[in-house]
Amino acid sequence: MALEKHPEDPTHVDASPSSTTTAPPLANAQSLHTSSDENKAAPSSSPFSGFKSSFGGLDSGSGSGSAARSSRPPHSGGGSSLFSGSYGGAGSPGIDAARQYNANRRTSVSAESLNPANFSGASIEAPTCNLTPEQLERLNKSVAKNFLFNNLDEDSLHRVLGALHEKRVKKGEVIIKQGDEGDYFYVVEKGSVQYIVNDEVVGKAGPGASFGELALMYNAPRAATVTALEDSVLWALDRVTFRRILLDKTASKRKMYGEFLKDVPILSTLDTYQLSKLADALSSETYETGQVVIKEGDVGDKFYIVENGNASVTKNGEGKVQDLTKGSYFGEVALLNDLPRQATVTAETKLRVVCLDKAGFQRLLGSVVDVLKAHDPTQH
Ligand SMILES: Nc1ncnc2c1ncn2[C@@H]1O[C@@H]2COP(=O)(O)O[C@H]2[C@H]1O
Repeated sequence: MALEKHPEDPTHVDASPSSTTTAPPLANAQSLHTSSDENKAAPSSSPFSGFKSSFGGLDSGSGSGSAARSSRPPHSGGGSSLFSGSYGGAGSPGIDAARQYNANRRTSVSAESLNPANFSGASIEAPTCNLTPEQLERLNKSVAKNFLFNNLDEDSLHRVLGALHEKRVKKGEVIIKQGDEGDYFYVVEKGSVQYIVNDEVVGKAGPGASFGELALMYNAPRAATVTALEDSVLWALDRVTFRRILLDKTASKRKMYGEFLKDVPILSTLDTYQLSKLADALSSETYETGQVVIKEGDVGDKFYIVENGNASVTKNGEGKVQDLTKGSYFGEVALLNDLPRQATVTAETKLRVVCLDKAGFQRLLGSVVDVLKAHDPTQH
């Protein structure tokens, strides 16, 4: 059964697309956009170059991350990443845009779940919410763990819960058709879907993944067709609620982290769409000079990339083993091997890092995890 389109026009909501969103990560974004402001938001390439991995890990060798990306053919190796034409740049339209997006797209779920302590049973059953207790329980166990719903204030969360509709789809059913107008944003509770752009399968996603945000964020036609790979349970959020509650946060995170992430060498196998999903799941932390970020022997639950500043890696009995600068990563060993932290990382200057929790690390980094494993210093 097709979902009805929401009667409200999204341009009437408080957040106007040109003021709150950046261009979508599409090579053919120009063809999709009417707002010149959105096109102006296309980032230029960053001069960041060189890469020092932590714990004696990977060294990118020649060139910057973006150079490596643009020389890599679509769908080569662990994933396609042609950044030269992305984010509304001058790339070729049509199938090239599709190829920019992903082989190996990974689903996206944060480890953090909705904290039930913040949402008493009574408040969850607010009058605006038409969900049954059974549906609420399922939501709390699954969909509410989606990073997009984390950190919502209580009121916003209730509005989202009140607006979510359960949608059951059969294997093979078309949930979204490329080129259509956007009506709903979806989160997968159970089952799996595949993404098809110009008749080419570009990715798959399972429980916890979300999709359908691009058309709602940018008032653009659907960028991909999404079909159910098996009988699946989805939750649909209408575009007005999406734009009112989730748009600002999603757009600002993608804008804030997009430029930085595309030049991080270790992420070079991720395509534009995967980087957007990664941005959704990141948070930033800052440390003063001398502060310890992770301590050898501690239990580790986060992966880090240096956004700004310098840090040192030290090991008991060995002293300093590594310097970390912008784009360096650390914290991967504990997540890869379920080991305690193998070294201490200390801020040498004021330090800003982006962090990804363990679930996000496993689900969103995909091909990157293989590279990290190959360079895991504890295995050499
Ligand atoms: N490679 C891709 N290109 C475009 N959209 C994709 C891709 N992979 C997944 N998608 C999702 O498919 C959705 C189709 O509808 P939207 O364009 O609204 O939002 C899109 C994304 O959420």
